[in-house]
Amino acid sequence: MRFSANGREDFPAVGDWVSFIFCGVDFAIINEVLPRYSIIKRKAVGKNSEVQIIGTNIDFALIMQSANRDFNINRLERYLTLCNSSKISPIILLTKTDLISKEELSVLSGEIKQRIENVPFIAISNETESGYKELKQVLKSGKTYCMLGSSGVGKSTLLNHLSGKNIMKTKAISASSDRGRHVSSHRELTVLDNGSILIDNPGMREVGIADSSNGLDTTYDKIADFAKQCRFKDCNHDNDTGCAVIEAVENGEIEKSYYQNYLKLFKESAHFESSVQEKRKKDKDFGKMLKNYKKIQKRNKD
Ligand SMILES: Nc1nc2c(ncn2[C@@H]2O[C@H](COP(=O)(O)OP(=O)(O)OP(=O)(O)O)[C@@H](O)[C@H]2O)c(=O)[nH]1
Ligand SMILES: [Zn+2]
Repeated sequence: MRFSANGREDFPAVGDWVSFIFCGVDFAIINEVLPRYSIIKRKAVGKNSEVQIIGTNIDFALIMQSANRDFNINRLERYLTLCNSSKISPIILLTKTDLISKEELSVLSGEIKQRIENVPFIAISNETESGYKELKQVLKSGKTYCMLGSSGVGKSTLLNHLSGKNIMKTKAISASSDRGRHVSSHRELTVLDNGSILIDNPGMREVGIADSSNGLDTTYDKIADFAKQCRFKDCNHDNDTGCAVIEAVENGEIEKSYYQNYLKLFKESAHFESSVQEKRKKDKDFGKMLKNYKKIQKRNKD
């Protein structure tokens, strides 16, 4: 497998089913990764044309943001786009609701529901376990759920509570920064008593969009709808004439910040795709150069 792999994506990732041979008590060799029905990935941090697999064979993503300080609707749309590009159903979890007032909670919930329609949304607290009943009804036997979110939003605590075990160590958050120390640096897959499978992920600082044009159309379905009426088929909706999207923003049918976040993610996705193409071309050129070099070498020998 090592010799035939074309890149990181060909190696096993969390969520994979594999076949392997036992070679001893604590040694086995994986010789095949079975076909994946879904892959959730992001742009690899610091690398322009590479992706990092977050998990495979996932049915649902629990996108978690804490209600006190982490909450950010633009980032929520980033996560949604990652899910929508890989046909993973998103569920939004607003966590730590014990730290805000009822009024604040209803403002946040309203904001989310108004901007993101058609995505289930549950508000929970690991402290009081409010919202747990609703969440447990969502977790179905045989389905795989992957928790996504920044460090310190309560992923490991939730996993510990739902499994009734202390699987993931959590560490007290420093009061001054309100950030969870980076505790879960590895991924963990747990089968809950009801038969659902939960994957904990290390907190993410960057949620870079890779090749996600399909995902963007689902996340921003309102924009995709208006785009059908743009004068030009390849309209980029940034300053083109006859753009129905810009018109909708101007007359208030599309929220401005929604549109701006769309443009930002769209450009990111386009940039990723052009980096990939550039890299491919470079690799090809390099291949050609090698071939030439070998030819010359051979000629010199003859
Ligand atoms: N007040 C309050 N604190 C919580 C809640 N959930 C988790 N915490 C605390 O927040 C801190 C971070 O929680 P973790 O569960 O470790 O967060 P995480 O998302 O797993 O963080 P990483 O492992 O860094 O990705 C811990 O001190 C928890 O006790 C909650 O619902 N309310
Ligand atoms: Zn347009």
